[in-house]
Amino acid sequence: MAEKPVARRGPAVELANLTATHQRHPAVHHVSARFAAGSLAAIVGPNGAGKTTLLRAIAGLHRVDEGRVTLTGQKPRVALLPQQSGMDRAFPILCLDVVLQGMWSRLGAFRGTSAADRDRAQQALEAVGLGGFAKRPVGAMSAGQFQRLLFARLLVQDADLILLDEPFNAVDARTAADLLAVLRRWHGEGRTVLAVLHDLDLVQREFPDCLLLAREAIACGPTAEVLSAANRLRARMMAEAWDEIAPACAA
Ligand SMILES: Nc1ncnc2c1ncn2[C@@H]1O[C@H](COP(=O)(O)OP(=O)(O)OP(=O)(O)O)[C@@H](O)[C@H]1O
Repeated sequence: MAEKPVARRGPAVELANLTATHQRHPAVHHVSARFAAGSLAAIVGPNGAGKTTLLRAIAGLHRVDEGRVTLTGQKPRVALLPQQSGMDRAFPILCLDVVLQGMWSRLGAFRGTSAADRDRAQQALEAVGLGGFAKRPVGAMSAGQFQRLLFARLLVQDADLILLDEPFNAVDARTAADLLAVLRRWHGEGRTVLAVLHDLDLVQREFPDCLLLAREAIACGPTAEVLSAANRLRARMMAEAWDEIAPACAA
């Protein structure tokens, strides 16, 4: 994969023989793959293929049982957009405060926010088409608006590696196009962007690189090669044949 000649670079992501389990059953099994610095890459595969588990392992949020994840560069900042279905939107918090949360890891949780921080958060809201939403409680947003809000929070996180779990789920075509433009912008800035996706047409159109997963890595590299008919068939057959309750390293 060619690395992009831009000033700012996200890290390369290297997965070496990575195994991650849930209750001792492998969800990701001996996966080795590499994403170049500044990649815009999709992670695809059937339901239950281990995509979310892998993304969380890369983010350092899921324990790695075997093998390792290596991010190149000096302490790259990492941000994860989780799946919407895993989120509680009943929490009483205003949109601007959700965006400001994205700055906590850099500013420290106990430092008050400055006018400049709030301006930046407001600019991020405007960048995702939510300029008038600063004082709205998150419980009063549609699913698509909420996804835009989470993108605004990612914008202020200013991460080098951005991990997105099904970022266009439950959003309409207009919102998906707007959020895709944000991804393209991150890619143009040289950040590394990895997104779990199910829409293979979108992946083939917009994502130069791809990892096809079926618990194990079927293929990783240029999208057109990875998503060949033969690889897709292999992924489907592996997913169907997988023993859900196999112990780690039995397969
Ligand atoms: N919290 C959990 N406890 C036990 N098993 C889990 C848990 N989360 C996921 N799994 C199992 O791990 C495997 C991989 O799940 P994962 O969510 O990573 O797959 P996925 O590829 O993201 O699936 P989908 O496309 O359906 O979102 C599945 O067999 C799933 O049942």
